[in-house]
Amino acid sequence: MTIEIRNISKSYGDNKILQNIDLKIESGELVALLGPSGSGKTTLLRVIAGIEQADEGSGPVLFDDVDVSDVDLGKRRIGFVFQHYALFKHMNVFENIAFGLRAKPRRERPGEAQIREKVQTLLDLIQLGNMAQRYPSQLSGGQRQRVALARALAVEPRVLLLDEPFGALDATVRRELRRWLRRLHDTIHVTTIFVTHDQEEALEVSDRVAVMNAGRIEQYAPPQEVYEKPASPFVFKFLGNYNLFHGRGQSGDGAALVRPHDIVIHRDRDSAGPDARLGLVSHIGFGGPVVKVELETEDKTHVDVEVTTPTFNDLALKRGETVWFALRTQQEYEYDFVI
Ligand SMILES: Nc1ncnc2c1ncn2[C@@H]1O[C@H](COP(=O)(O)OP(=O)(O)OP(=O)(O)O)[C@@H](O)[C@H]1O
Repeated sequence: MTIEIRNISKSYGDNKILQNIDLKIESGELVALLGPSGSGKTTLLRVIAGIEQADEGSGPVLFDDVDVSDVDLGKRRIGFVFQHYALFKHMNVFENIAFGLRAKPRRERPGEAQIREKVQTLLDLIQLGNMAQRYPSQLSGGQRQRVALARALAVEPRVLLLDEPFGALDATVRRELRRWLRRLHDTIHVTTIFVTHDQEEALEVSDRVAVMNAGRIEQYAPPQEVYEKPASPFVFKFLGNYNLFHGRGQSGDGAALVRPHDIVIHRDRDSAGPDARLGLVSHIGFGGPVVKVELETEDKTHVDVEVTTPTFNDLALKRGETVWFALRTQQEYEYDFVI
């Protein structure tokens, strides 16, 4: 199902939380709403769900081109998963997943055999086939979130809304679950909106990312485009570490933002190119496939550089040495815009 919202604004008192938001999500897409805390992600999700009413004068929320503004929440067929597990503690996994099916009006309620079959299929889908009889307290956080997802899917929602579903889990489990979610989505193709403040999570999981800042969408594009062609300094800065260089714009008074891995270190001036600058190696941080090298320029600016471990070994850098560095790519912006 497609979701389209047009010109949505939302205020609480004098606080404008969402400002004239337009967004179109294609059928079967997984879209991430990415932004810092307070940028309005959850509010936007709640407006789409119909839990929250947009301000007067806002445009419609359309599901498959039909205005759902006046459709009851219960009839919109939305599956929800929130950050904090909302499983029923006194029900086992099986009963939790079956809950929505059993709660249907008698006319629509499937028979007991059908419920069993459906729950089993969902248990297999979330790879917890052998845990049907366990209670939520006997599951890990990641397993509980998978059950919450299966419970949301049981009633065959037309849309899945996930609000920081992995937010309360540790980094390793989060990484595992986001890969799992991507595979699950590739299997079931239900139109999904995923709220997160984690850049890596948004880029890895989604088909398209809507980057939010102070109640507006700054960019809406596939992950690669958002990363490689950030529409604004905000997007560039939010998506990863960066260095800020002053006065390097073509007009002379610009600023350039450069990722640490887009800086190349050279031992000799000739190979470094005409724009290379000198830097003193002030710190070396090891760990994993990338080495973090901190340089200090003649004007005492710190420059963060990331090189792969093999490159680092080839360069054989030592703290206290002076090297040349050059920018591989840079994003130039008007100065006032960046600061
Ligand atoms: N019911 C409410 N009444 C007043 N202000 C609210 C209400 N709900 C949210 N806000 C405010 O709206 C702003 C956006 O909140 P929202 O939860 O949408 O942000 P978010 O991007 O999801 O942030 P987070 O990642 O921290 O959850 C915040 O400043 C918040 O304090």
